[in-house]
Order: sequence, then C-alpha cells, then structure tokens
Amino acid sequence: MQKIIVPLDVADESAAIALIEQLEEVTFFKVGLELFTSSGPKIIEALKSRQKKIFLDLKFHDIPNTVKGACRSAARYGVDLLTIHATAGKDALKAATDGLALGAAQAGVEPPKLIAITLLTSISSRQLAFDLKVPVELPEYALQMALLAKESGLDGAVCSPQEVAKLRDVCGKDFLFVCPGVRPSWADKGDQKRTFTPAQALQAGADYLVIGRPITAADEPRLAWKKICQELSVNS
Ligand SMILES: O=C(O)c1cc(=O)[nH]c(=O)n1[C@@H]1O[C@H](COP(=O)(O)O)[C@@H](O)[C@H]1O
Repeated sequence: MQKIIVPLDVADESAAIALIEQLEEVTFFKVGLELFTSSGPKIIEALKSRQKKIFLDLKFHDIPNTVKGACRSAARYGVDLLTIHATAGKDALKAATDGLALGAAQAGVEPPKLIAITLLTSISSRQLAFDLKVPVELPEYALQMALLAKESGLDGAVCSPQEVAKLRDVCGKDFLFVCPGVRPSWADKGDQKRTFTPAQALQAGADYLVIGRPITAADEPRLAWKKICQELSVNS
C-alpha cells in the first residue's frame, strides 16, 4: 500500500534500521523530531540506500529569515516531503519556499514538496478554544490554515482525516493532503484526538496516511502492517 507513510518515531538509528528491515514492503518512511535530533542526517542516507521515499518532518516554526535558512539546508538532503507550521505566517511560508528552491538548486536536486501543519491532530476542539484561545470553530480554523498555505505557494497540508474532505473541496485536487491521526478500529488512539480509520481517511480524500504506533509499537510490526493493508483492500 503505497499511500501509507510509516513514521520512524524511535530513539536512535539502530532502532530505526531494525524497523525499516522488518517492514521491507513499506516504501515511504517519515523521519521526525525524535530520530533526527538523535541521529541527524545519517538516517536519510540509510533510507536512500534502500530506495525508500522520505518525509522529513521537522515542523519548522520560526521567523522568515530562520526558516529560509533551515529550508535551504534541508533541501540539500533530496527528500520528498518537508513540514512547516502554517502558523509561522505567510512571510515565513513564502521564505521557506524561497529557501527550498535555493538549497535544491545549489545541491542539484529536486526540492521537496513543502506541506503545512494546519492544526496538530492531538488538539481537540475544546483545547483549541479553551487552551489556545482560538475563537474560531476547529474545521474552519483548519481550512483557513490550509488556504494560507496554498496562497503562500506551498504544495499541500497536513490535516486530520476528519477535516480532509472539506479542505480538499476548497483547495482542489492538486493540493497534497497528508493525514496523521489514523487509527484502525483495533488500535489505541493514544494522544491522537481527531482520528479516522485508514479506510475512512482514504475515502475522505487523503493522498497519504501517516500510521505510526499501530504498526511500530505492535508486537509484530509486519503483521500489523499487513492487517491494515488487508483491511484497506477489503474496504476499497
Ligand atoms: O506532521 C506530522 O506528521 C503530524 C502532524 C499532526 O498533526 N499529527 C501527527 O501525529 N503528526 C505525526 O504523525 C505521526 C503519528 O504517529 P502515531 O500517532 O503513532 O500514528 C507522528 O510521527 C506525529 O509526529
């Protein structure tokens, strides 16, 4: 199933390699804050040497000049997807795309697709209103963040599968939607608040699903992966 991205949310490179080797059918992996902070770019080389696609999820959130520089550096890795928070604002989002173009040209690689986090899938409507004091309904807020990303020239957005149908409707078929917060009916939700099953998420219009702990924390990750793929083939 080429639409599932498996996050390597583990402590170090050797744990990541062990997972990659168990999950040999998986073609797309995510390197996030935990692994990149501990291992740095070595893990990217390890994935490339195995011909895997790479989602580098560093969730940049800073002033325009800083994200431009960070994106210039990240572009050199030649990864497929990169994240930034939409709430960094329009100037930072535009600066990020400039940085990517610059870094990719300098390194002679394709720039990654830049996608914006709309609202973390671990945030509930209640938390948005009462903790973050955002006086807008959650679906509308996620939509506005996706539109901000689109207007700023980004390639797509990260959103909950619960919102993707509406966002797809407004942003159009060419805007890329990556959805974490995906849980098979048999899996623990953990800290995820706005979830759909894999079949619901694809039906709602997600281009890619990010599914982590239901696979990576299972006693047998490869069996959990296969179970999800089987469920998807029955439901599609
Ligand atoms: O950018 C992300 O990938 C992301 C955005 C978001 O809103 N929610 C979210 O869970 N993620 C990431 O998606 C993965 C979800 O992992 P599981 O909850 O284990 O399936 C983690 O690596 C998160 O960092």
